[in-house]
Amino acid sequence: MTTESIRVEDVSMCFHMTTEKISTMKEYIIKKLKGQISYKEFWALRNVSFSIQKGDILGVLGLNGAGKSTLLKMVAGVLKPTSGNIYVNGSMAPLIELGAGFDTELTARENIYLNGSILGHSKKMMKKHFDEIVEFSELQDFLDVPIKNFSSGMYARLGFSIATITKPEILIVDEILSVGDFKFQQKCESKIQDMIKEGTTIMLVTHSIDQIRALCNKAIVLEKGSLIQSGTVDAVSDFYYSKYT
Ligand SMILES: Nc1ncnc2c1ncn2[C@@H]1O[C@H](COP(=O)(O)OP(=O)(O)OP(=O)(O)O)[C@@H](O)[C@H]1O
Repeated sequence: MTTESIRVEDVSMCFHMTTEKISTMKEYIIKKLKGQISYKEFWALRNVSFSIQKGDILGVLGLNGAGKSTLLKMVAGVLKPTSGNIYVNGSMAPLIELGAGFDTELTARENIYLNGSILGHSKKMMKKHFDEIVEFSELQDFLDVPIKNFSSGMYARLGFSIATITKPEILIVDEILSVGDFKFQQKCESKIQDMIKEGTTIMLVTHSIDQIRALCNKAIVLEKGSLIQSGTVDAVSDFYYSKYT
């Protein structure tokens, strides 16, 4: 019997964007107080519905701005849908905006504990996994460097290494496989393959159809916020390839 891991039911997301250019915070506050800011609605997602069974690896395809990251953030609980419902059944590790909680003035060592606590882990737990995080990220020589001096790849390595210390039932992965150098990408991919073998359900956003074909069994396509195709990875990636190339 299959069990549902994630159900997205008629979900829409509306952002309110300012219609004029505001250059400074001061200008924003003055205009806001005077009621001079006008907003325009922008629907990043409209009436999206699908579900994923336990152990499914779902690839999310779509051109820039199609709504992929918005969808992942809603499933991860970072954004609340304007309408519709999302049901998640199982523990989840979101690999989105890696290192979003980092404090750039602090060292890598300090950020490991900081990020761990943001992810809900105790200091004891972080101590236990500290060496594993350092080893996987390969940042041994940079542990006591403030991370403002890190490259974006180093950021992502640290973020990925911290976020994957637990064995989640559901993994949400946004584009992270495209950051870092080729060797690190392969390490991340192999860690994800291990999780797949253990039955983890995965939702994955990447612009690489090859990666989607290699990792996923199912896929969906978003176009301008609407879900226009869903099904097996072969059928959906063929559709995507012929529509957009
Ligand atoms: N906080 C926000 N406020 C206003 N608009 C937003 C916000 N976040 C996203 N958007 C808009 O919603 C749309 C979808 O964005 P999203 O980042 O989900 O697209 P995407 O498919 O992940 O794109 P990409 O492939 O470029 O990463 C875009 O037009 C974007 O400008």
